[in-house]
Amino acid sequence: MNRPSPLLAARSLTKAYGPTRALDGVDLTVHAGESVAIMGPSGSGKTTLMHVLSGILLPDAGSVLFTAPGAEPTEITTLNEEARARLRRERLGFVFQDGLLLPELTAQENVALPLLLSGVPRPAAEAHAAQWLAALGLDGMQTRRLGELSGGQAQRVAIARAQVADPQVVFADEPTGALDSATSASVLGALLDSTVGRGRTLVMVTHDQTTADRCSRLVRVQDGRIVADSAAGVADAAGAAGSGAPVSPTGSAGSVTHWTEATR
Ligand SMILES: Nc1ncnc2c1ncn2[C@@H]1O[C@H](COP(=O)(O)OP(=O)(O)OP(=O)(O)O)[C@@H](O)[C@H]1O
Repeated sequence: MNRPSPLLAARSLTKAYGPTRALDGVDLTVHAGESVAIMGPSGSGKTTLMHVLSGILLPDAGSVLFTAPGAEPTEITTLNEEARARLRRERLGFVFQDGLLLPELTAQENVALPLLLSGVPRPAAEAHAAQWLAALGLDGMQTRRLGELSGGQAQRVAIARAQVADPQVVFADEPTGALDSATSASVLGALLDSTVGRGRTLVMVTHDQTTADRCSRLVRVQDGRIVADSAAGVADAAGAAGSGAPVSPTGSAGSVTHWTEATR
């Protein structure tokens, strides 16, 4: 049986900042439904890798093929800045450590923003944003601004914003790094449920082993290279051969209907 093409296939990525080789020959294949934790020492190249995978940064050399289910493959590294920005807005989601919510906008306006930027009429965008806020446990908080939300609530708003355009993959950089451990665990649960829990994909940089342990796959980066991959011989071999063992999504199956309804 043929396995679907990998969602992301990065090959021979290199990226240098002056004398610093931030990426030094990285190959990484990510399949739909995976939750991939990227770990490694400070300065090892984790964020650079995530930025190159998502088209925020162009590598010096190498390729990143993005193949959404049912769509033609897109070689991200050949797209111009405008096309990469559109790809990020319409097909990818992002959650950063400090949320990066716009403080002058309400929670609902923050979540609706990606849809408004893509031309969705305001009433539809705001209704959809409200559904996502409710699904993330923030019902009743639509009109709150950043200063009126706890750190965990703000990250849930950021997760809702990342999901609102229904991206195939969400990239998260230390999404719970600024939260205490109990809040971190529940926000991470929401992130996993809303991505892999409904068949989407999560690629997450983290320094926290407990966080990484909840992902289906762990990739370790050191000195700009992948030095360990818990899916080695599975995902990458499958990527090369076009078939292989499926990678089980994490996320609770019981929440799939919940999320599906939230995004309808
Ligand atoms: N814009 C830049 N200009 C110069 N050097 C950079 C730049 N961005 C990253 N670097 C360097 O590239 C290397 C990899 O950086 P990167 O941010 O990818 O590492 P990281 O593993 O995410 O680190 P951390 O865990 O501390 O966030 C580091 O040595 C860093 O100093």
